[in-house]
Amino acid sequence: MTDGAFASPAAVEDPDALAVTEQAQGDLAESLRELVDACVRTRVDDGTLMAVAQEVRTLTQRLLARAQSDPLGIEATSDGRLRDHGNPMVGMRNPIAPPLAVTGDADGTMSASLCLGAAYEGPPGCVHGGMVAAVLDQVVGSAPAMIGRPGLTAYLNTSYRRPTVLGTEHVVRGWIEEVDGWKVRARGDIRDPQGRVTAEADALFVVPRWAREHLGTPTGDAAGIDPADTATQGPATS
Ligand SMILES: CCCCC/C=C\C/C=C\C/C=C\C/C=C\CCCC(=O)SCCNC(=O)CCNC(=O)[C@H](O)C(C)(C)COP(=O)(O)OP(=O)(O)OC[C@H]1O[C@@H](n2cnc3c(N)ncnc32)[C@H](O)[C@@H]1OP(=O)(O)O
Repeated sequence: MTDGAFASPAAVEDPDALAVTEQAQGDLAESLRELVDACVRTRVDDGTLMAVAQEVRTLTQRLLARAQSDPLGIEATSDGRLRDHGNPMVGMRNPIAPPLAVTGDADGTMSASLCLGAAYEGPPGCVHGGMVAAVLDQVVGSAPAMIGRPGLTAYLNTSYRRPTVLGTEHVVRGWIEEVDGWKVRARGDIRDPQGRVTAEADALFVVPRWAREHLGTPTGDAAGIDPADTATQGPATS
């Protein structure tokens, strides 16, 4: 199993020290996820709300004492892989990311479990449709990345079949339908605990021209998957 992250071209200077930092960064983000959830659901009195807001602003200033002005982009992590820690779906450092833990099977099918809380509500009790599409974008888009073609989404056609219910464990999957050079058509779905599809997507990912020379010949990456083996196979049945 792999998450399909690319190997870093440069060695990480001190992986052990970086692992400690990553642990602290991840823990901070996790504590903020809890704060966001509490912020949405709390029913404490006005005075407490005002006091907490003041405390949170003080904490924000502590973090901004040393902060970069640019977004994070892609960084090498302690395991020697490139990851986007600011990503709002999978970013370990991003409190608005669930975060999704996407893994790939030997056949190139990507999957993640999904259970979202009150901060992601759209229709009462259900996940917001924009969030559903974003989750599919990420999981389906990781299938092309897995075969060495980390493309940008050219289109993502999402069909909502049933409400995706908050607080319920769903399975998200993505797989490749067709590879055409630097263009990859991929599909995916979200299923509820009964195995019913709540949403599905058909998408095209294109490695932009400016990125092609950096990526070299498009060949399989982490899992050594040959695109010819994954195209039009569909997902593994489980
Ligand atoms: C880029 C990566 C760099 C390295 C990254 C390294 C590590 C990353 C690691 C892991 C990544 C892991 C997972 C990814 C997971 C999730 C994905 C989330 C992705 C996003 O959240 S992403 C944000 C939203 N996304 C955009 O922001 C795209 C804006 N857009 C553009 O940037 C350009 O528009 C682009 C790049 C799409 C193409 O531009 P371009 O200049 O490179 O190439 P061009 O226009 O010539 O198109 C080439 C061929 O694609 C066909 N084509 C293009 N668009 C089409 C369409 N809509 N329908 C049908 N066919 C289409 C053409 O018809 C032509 O086909 P043909 O070659 O056959 O003539």
